[in-house]
Amino acid sequence: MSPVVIARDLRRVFAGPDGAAVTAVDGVSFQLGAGECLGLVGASGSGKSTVAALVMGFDRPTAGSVQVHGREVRCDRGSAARWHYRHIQMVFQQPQASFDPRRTLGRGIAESLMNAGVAAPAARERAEELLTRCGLPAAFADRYPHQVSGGQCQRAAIARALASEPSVLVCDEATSALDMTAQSQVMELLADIRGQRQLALLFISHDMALVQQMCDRVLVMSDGRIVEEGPTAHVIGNPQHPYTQSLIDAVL
Ligand SMILES: Nc1ncnc2c1ncn2[C@@H]1O[C@H](COP(=O)(O)OP(=O)(O)OP(=O)(O)O)[C@@H](O)[C@H]1O
Repeated sequence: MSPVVIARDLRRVFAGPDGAAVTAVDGVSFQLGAGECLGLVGASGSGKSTVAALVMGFDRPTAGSVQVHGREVRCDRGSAARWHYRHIQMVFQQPQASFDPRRTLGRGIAESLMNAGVAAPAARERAEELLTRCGLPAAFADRYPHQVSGGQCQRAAIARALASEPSVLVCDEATSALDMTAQSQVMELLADIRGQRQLALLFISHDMALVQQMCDRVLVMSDGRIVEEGPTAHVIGNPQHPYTQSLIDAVL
């Protein structure tokens, strides 16, 4: 299985509020294969979202590189960015905040298709299909983000992320703002999509129980570094690092 994402020796240093350097990510390397679900776990501030931003090309690494389908991710605009976002999409923690409150969900989804050159009527039709595929009635295309529940809005966000038929989906705490029922429905949806489309998932979470349910392999981050990695069952069954043990104790 050839990797769709290769991260090599990523490092990201920020200037902190007092001017001191903050090393958010330090020497992080991993590969993600087609159809694989890779968990990225760690406590708040361990560097997970920074890794996501580097993989998505929202931010530039201080050192190291990310490749998606063999092309180096550069934090830029234009045709390289269009190519990149056809292949990789992201689902965020707060679904309502990820949609423009003045636009309907259907318009939000259709817009990402229109940006890729699809004509408006076809984009609208496709938006309805995508909503249906994500378990929502097509009529939800006419609703605004505040007119749906958090779980429904997250399904719409997943529908939008799937519009370009990406091969990689980065989910950053995609279920942690949802209640238990909505959380399990969204997890089920992600698992279904992954099975249907050989979608690779980078599944970021602080919740080891969700990672156990969802991921083939897991990377454990602490203070910007990967402190443990391996097949999920193996890491959970035989944690080598005290930090991993504490994550497991907290939730399992
Ligand atoms: N733009 C920034 N400027 C300065 N420091 C930053 C910036 N972004 C992140 N950091 C710092 O980098 C470290 C890693 O942050 P990051 O958001 O990646 O962690 P995280 O594991 O995703 O946390 P959480 O689970 O709370 O989202 C933290 O110490 C954070 O304060």
